Amino acid sequence: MTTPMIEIENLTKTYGSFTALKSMSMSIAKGTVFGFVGPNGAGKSTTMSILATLLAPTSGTAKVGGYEVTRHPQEVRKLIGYMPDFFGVYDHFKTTEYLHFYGASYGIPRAEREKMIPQLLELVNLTDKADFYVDSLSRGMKQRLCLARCLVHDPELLILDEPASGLDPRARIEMREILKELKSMGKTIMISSHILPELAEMVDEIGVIEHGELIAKGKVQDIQNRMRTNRTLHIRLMEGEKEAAEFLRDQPHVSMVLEDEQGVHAHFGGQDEEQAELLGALIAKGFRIVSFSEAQTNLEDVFLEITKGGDSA
Ligand SMILES: Nc1ncnc2c1ncn2[C@@H]1O[C@H](COP(=O)(O)OP(=O)(O)OP(=O)(O)O)[C@@H](O)[C@H]1O
Repeated sequence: MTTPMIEIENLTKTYGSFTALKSMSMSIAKGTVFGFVGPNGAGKSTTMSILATLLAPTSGTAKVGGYEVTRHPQEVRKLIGYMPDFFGVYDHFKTTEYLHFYGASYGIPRAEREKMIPQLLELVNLTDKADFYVDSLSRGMKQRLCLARCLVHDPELLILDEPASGLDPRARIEMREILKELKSMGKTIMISSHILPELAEMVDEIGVIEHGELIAKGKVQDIQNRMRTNRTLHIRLMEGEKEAAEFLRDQPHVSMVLEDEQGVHAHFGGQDEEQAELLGALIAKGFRIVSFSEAQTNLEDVFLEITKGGDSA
């Protein structure tokens, strides 16, 4: 079995009497793009700072590439590129100088940096800003520069704490495109956000954290399926809508049945398996079904439902 990129076991972090992480365990396989989602104060930054070797856990273990973060911080730092949620850039540098500075601090020889920095700038769409002072860049450009900075030592794992926060929709899309490219380069990416839909289309897996506990983890679709306790079903029939509505009212997990010119609409609290059974029951009863569909659940709704809304702080 290959070593997971990230392995966290019973990780706990307390700040004074406040417990920010409560015995959290999870692992993330190499090559995965993992979305870490949770409301403000849930413990995302705390977890990421521990993984980035910047914060000591109170108890439990966190490993990156098989190295325990507290025992082998130097090895871990070689493997990761970390983008914190708040960062400063040295304004008196020009963009290229800034990346040289970071490259040099990782011991990368100048000749190598000369070759790599233009490639990095191209990746983050800052080629035309190579000779601009950092303080003249927009917020979105600074975020992208910070991402380039995380990449100077070609890390295997990127830990990105809300990289799209404060960006306008266009800048968010640009950031998403860059992350897709990094994914295609085979990087493992852990990216946090309190906005699930923003991550959903680019991540392989999500973990939902609330009050320092991981309350769900898996493929976006699976989490959606598991968490949807109230789907709305739309059923179109050749005829017999009224009878179908009556039949549905007596079925398990069905609440609130309405009929209109588009067909029958029913609230359904079961899972996929029970939904399949419901369709089977309708057909077995002789109803001629034209279509049986499920209203798209908004990811935002799913997130609010599983985290019950509100800050964890
Ligand atoms: N240095 C600290 N001292 C005391 N409490 C802290 C400290 N850092 C974080 N906390 C608390 O720990 C909890 C988790 O914070 P954390 O920053 O990890 O949350 P988060 O999920 O990253 O939130 P956000 O989405 O707002 O960035 C919060 O209640 C926060 O107030």
